[in-house]
Amino acid sequence: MSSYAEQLREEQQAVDRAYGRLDDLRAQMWQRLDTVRAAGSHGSPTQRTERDSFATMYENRLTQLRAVEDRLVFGRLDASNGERHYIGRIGLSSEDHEPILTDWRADAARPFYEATPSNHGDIVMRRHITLSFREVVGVEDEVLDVHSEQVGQASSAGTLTGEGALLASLSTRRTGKMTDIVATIQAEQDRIIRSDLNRAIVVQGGPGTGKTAVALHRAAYLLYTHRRTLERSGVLVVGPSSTFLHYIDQVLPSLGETGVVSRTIADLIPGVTATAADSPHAAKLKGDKRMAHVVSNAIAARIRVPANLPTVPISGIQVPMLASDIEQAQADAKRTRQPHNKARETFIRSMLASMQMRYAEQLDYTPDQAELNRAMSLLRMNEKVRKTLNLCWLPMTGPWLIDQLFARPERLRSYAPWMSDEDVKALARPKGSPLTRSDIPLLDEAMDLLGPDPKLQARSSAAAAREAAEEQYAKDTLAATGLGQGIVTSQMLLDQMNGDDGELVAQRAASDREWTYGHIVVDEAQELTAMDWRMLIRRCPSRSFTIVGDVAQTSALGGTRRWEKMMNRLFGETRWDLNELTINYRNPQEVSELASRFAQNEGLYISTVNAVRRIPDSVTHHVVDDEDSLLARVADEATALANQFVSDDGTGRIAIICPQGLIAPVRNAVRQQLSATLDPAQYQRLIDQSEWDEQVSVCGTETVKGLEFDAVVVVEPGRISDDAASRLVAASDLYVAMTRPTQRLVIVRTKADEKSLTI
Ligand SMILES: Nc1ncnc2c1ncn2[C@@H]1O[C@H](COP(=O)(O)OP(=O)(O)OP(=O)(O)O)[C@@H](O)[C@H]1O
Repeated sequence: MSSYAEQLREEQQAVDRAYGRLDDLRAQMWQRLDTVRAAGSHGSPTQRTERDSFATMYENRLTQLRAVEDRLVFGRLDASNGERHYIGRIGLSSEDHEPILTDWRADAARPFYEATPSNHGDIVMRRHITLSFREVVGVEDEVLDVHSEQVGQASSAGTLTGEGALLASLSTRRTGKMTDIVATIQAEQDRIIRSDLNRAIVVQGGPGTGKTAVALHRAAYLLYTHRRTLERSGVLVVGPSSTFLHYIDQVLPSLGETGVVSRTIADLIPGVTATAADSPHAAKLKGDKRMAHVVSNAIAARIRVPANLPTVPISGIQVPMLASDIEQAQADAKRTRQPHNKARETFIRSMLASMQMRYAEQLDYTPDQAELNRAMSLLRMNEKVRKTLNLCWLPMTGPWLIDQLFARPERLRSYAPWMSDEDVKALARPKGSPLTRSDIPLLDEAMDLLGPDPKLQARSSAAAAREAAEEQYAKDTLAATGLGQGIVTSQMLLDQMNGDDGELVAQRAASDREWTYGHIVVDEAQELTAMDWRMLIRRCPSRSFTIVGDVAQTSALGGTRRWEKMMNRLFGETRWDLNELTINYRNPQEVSELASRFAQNEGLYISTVNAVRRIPDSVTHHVVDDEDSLLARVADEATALANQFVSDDGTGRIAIICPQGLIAPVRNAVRQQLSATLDPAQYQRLIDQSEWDEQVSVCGTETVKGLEFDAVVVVEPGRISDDAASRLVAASDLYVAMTRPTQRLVIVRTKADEKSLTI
């Protein structure tokens, strides 16, 4: 019987083989890259283009090979016939095509995540391998076939256990960056990750059930399985805040996927930034689906027949602008069903033709074409005609329209008859005000209905002409090199010339408002309003979505509290699936139970969750007399937690979550206490950390959504609740705050606060 040490040695050989192959592939790529680079700028343009395209390809492959270094191998599957498959981040095979490592996303790797003792096919044992750098430091076996001889072997080698790898990964210190869970994906998560590309998948789950993790692994899985489709169209990940996007930005690269665009709703339109915030009531109104009509009404109002129509002299003839001609030209333009600015071209053409006719019919002879053309250009250049045509059909840009919409309350009222006086008042603002997050979907709607800004359009036609010339050049290149025989298409070569691999597709997608993605992942999806959804559907007409969220954590008044209603409307009753995650991997059971009880008492619909770990004494309550003692107590607790969890190596995170009005005084008190107890260099290091990377963070509830910390202090929960827009939102906010810690939850409040809210 082999001992545990022998098992480690045996696995070390397999792991060395995989890393050895990885090193070889990297060296090979370097060599190829050096060879193409060494040729420099010599040779014909064709040769240079070809070299550039290969260099880009090698560089990207190298980036991918570098990204998978950490925990390259993490599992082994043993089949009943004695065959073994190692599971890892990417697939590797030897030079003579012998498999070394199976990609975790391949079908052959499925049993690693899904096999159970009652349903294991021909797999008898699953082994988890733990690495520290390239060294094997642990193995752990799960026997799936209890009758197989591996049971005896595993138990005598001391490798037989159940969930050690999972529990070990859950107890590690937080680093401020989410890590992948590829080694420990659980069966209920795996089923979601591998589900069909062509349907919308909604994943509902309580806090810490791995919704974000599942959504990101699904993106990686889809990119692997449908690489050809998705590499061209790209994948978009939408998250609630830039802090959150920062938190998750390492996950996909560590899975070997770098070409994914991640954005918040606020920065989804290239070149537009929303810097202001709306009141919760205003945000709810702006998210209402009826706002789509408000925007289209605002545009339609700029198509009209002015009361005073001029008559203009053209070569001595008085040419009238007739209401009936205007109506006819407007009808012609509307029939084209083109966006407003584009249809305007038809309107102008049709109107000028009518006026030309009004000119001709007053002559007592038949004018020749030259005269008609001259009359037409005089009409076109006439200032009065130009002004009146603009009044009849105004060219507009999206930002201008949105600015006008809220700067003219009386007009807004007429476009939105469903709004009350208070509603209109809540939305009114001075002309030139900065855009808010909730303006963005309205702006997108407007830009879509208006079509391109005529001035910008002229610039982009020049770019299109350039692109066409490049494509021709790529075709010529292929013809010249004879490369086209089924190996490289002209589009592929063009893509290489333009750098159209995943990463560069992502850059292009991110800078193009009209880009349509092959798949969209939406996290914290419960916060999205009907108008937000319209904006996303526009970007993915195939409606291939992964939507994850928790309807008990909804803060936005216009967000979702029931998936059915919103999803049926978006996808149709039969085109989306609801999946539920039920195991809480983040919180200790004591924290999870306290938060769930509170949420239930407050009337939130919460998913049933079971926490995987118990940590006795993970929850503590402290009640103090007044605000002075509150600050002192919070500072003491925060300092004690910082000493326990925060390390100089950058690991360990704690959050002190406060009502808005207490953020500044609490931050001061905590900093004073930290500076008094830590050594100066240590203190300075913490103070210098950027906002999204702070190891000790003092903040409100809105910034912690989706994040996690080793320990959390919740300060004056009753007052946090008072800050919220409604009782239900207050409960959701506190539920979010209480469910952020992986190890400890401390609640500090005054006696008065305790009376106002029961936890
Ligand atoms: N199978 C797993 N193996 C290891 N860790 C896991 C697994 N599933 C989830 N986790 C960990 O649990 C924590 C919570 O996961 P995640 O943030 O995805 O949850 P969530 O459902 O999105 O939570 P919330 O709704 O609170 O934002 C993360 O640290 C994640 O890495």
